[in-house]
Amino acid sequence: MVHAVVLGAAGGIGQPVSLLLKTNPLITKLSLFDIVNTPGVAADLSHISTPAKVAGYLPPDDGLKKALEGAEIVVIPAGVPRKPGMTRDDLFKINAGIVRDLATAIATTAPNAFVLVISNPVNSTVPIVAEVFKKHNVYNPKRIFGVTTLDVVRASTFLAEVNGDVSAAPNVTVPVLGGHSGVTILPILSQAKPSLSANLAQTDVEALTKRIQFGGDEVVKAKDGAGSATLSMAYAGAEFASKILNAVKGSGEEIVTQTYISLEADPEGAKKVTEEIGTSLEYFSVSVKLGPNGVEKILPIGDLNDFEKGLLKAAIPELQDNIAKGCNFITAPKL
Ligand SMILES: NC(=O)c1ccc[n+]([C@@H]2O[C@H](COP(=O)([O-])OP(=O)(O)OC[C@H]3O[C@@H](n4cnc5c(N)ncnc54)[C@H](O)[C@@H]3O)[C@@H](O)[C@H]2O)c1
Ligand SMILES: O=C(O)C[C@H](O)C(=O)O
Repeated sequence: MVHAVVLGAAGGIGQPVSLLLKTNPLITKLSLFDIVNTPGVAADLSHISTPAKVAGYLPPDDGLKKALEGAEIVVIPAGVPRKPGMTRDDLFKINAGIVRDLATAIATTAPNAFVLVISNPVNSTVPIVAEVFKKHNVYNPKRIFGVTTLDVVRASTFLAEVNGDVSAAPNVTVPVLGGHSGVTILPILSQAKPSLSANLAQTDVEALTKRIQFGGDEVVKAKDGAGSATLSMAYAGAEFASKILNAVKGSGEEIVTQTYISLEADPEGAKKVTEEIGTSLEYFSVSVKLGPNGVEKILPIGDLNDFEKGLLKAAIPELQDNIAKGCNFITAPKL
């Protein structure tokens, strides 16, 4: 019996991610909230013959609170997407306030829910959610996640393409660490499984790294003003939600993935990661072992080659700025 909620459920990501959650047999109740169109989306999905009972909510009559009552997992794709020429950080001015208000509603109505933040800029919106939860004294860093699964999905696909066998993509894994914007995205290709072919030239590794880091731009450009990745993001978001739900269920298998979290989620594991980064960062996308309470263990970064050490160094200043901007949005006194 799991109650899942999607906030921003009528949007480009919201609709397909709601569809995929509706097909997850572990979800028995699916509540959809948006500022528009959720009754229609909910009616449509409700005809699908899977267990989840679907309901749509709009802002009037306390719709947000009603959607969130009893929620165990909340997925947030609410907010504006990029247009060509914009950075994810350019979305901060609009999306920061949206995410703050939604986080406030979760903190007051469903404080124990797992919160999966998709809205950009993820490097800043996750700190916003965490600071709101701290303000309401309900903060649990093991249960707040920035969804960076799309970077992981892209890394598998693009590497399989480079290897000349796209059909192998489901069995190709590359840990992607750091953050979720351009140079903060750190694909660790030296840890790919199966390992990179020895025939792959360093220039090819660098081109592949760049393609993973800027995969979002590829879609923004192709959509030509009509938004950013929605369908691949919905797939990635549903995959991540399913990992959380399987970990909660305690399927017995070890569930390891990468996600952007507060390193406070596991102080012991964080010590090692901080040593490896060489600087103290409050938030970082790390490999985690998931368990019934969310983050069970933060895993070490592991060996990096010189090229990857350079990428890590280049990511730190932007990550620090993005994290500070998110935290300050909630904690800095307004004039
Ligand atoms: N984490 C990732 O990897 C990743 C990938 C793709 C997109 N994104 C981000 O996801 C966000 C959504 O993208 P999209 O393409 O679905 O955009 P969209 O414009 O198609 O949909 C956004 C939805 O949010 C709704 N919304 C706006 N304010 C709201 C509020 N206060 N409460 C509830 N709903 C509200 C809108 O009505 C709309 O339906 C963007 O910020 C985008 O950058 C993140
Ligand atoms: O690129 C974007 O703005 C959307 C998303 O973050 C992505 O990686 O596709």
